[in-house]
Amino acid sequence: MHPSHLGPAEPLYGAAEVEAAIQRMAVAITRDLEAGALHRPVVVLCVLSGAVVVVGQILPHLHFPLYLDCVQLSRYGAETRGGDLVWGLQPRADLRDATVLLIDDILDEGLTLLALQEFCRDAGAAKVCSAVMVRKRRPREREVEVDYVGLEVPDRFVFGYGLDARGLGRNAPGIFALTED
Ligand SMILES: O=P(O)(O)OC[C@H]1O[C@H](OP(=O)(O)OP(=O)(O)O)[C@H](O)[C@@H]1O
Ligand code: HPA
Repeated sequence: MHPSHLGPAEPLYGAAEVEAAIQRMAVAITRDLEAGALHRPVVVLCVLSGAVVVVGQILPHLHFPLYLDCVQLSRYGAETRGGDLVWGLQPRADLRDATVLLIDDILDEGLTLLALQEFCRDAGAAKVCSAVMVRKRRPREREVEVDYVGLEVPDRFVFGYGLDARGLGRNAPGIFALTED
């Protein structure tokens, strides 16, 4: 399906490629976290709203005890340029001494993930791991540590698989780049 209501867009990855990348991340995450999770379940934090699709897909492939919680932090809204970070939901889970796995749809400038990693450490997490479905190939002012990356995308505004362009396109069954933003 070409999401023509969003204007001209170029397909970057089809559904099968995205799902295979999510599956590969699940295997690596399970390998790294399953032993520790037998002592204490991992807290998986879904970064709303964009990560709902990747989290929904990855969860059945994570083979260890976990709690699922959500956090909401946004800085794009209806724009294709990031602004100030705006907090929505804070997680309800107790992060003290926990292993936390942050899952987001995209690493772009990296400010969202940096803020969330700091939030988890301030809340007393023992270990903070981060997974993103896609990482944008671009320079960043601050280095961001990310443990698991599904796919790389060019430095263009992308949508699909949870990623939105001005609020639309989260349901597109693949990853597309806007031709003009
Ligand atoms: O690396 P950054 O430049 O900080 O951008 C990445 C963040 O931007 C998007 O969220 P957005 O603010 O659009 O909220 P949404 O998830 O509700 O779409 C995306 O879901 C990431 O959380
Ligand atoms: O390219 C993007 N697409 C959708 N959401 C985003 N949030 C940061 N960058 C992007």
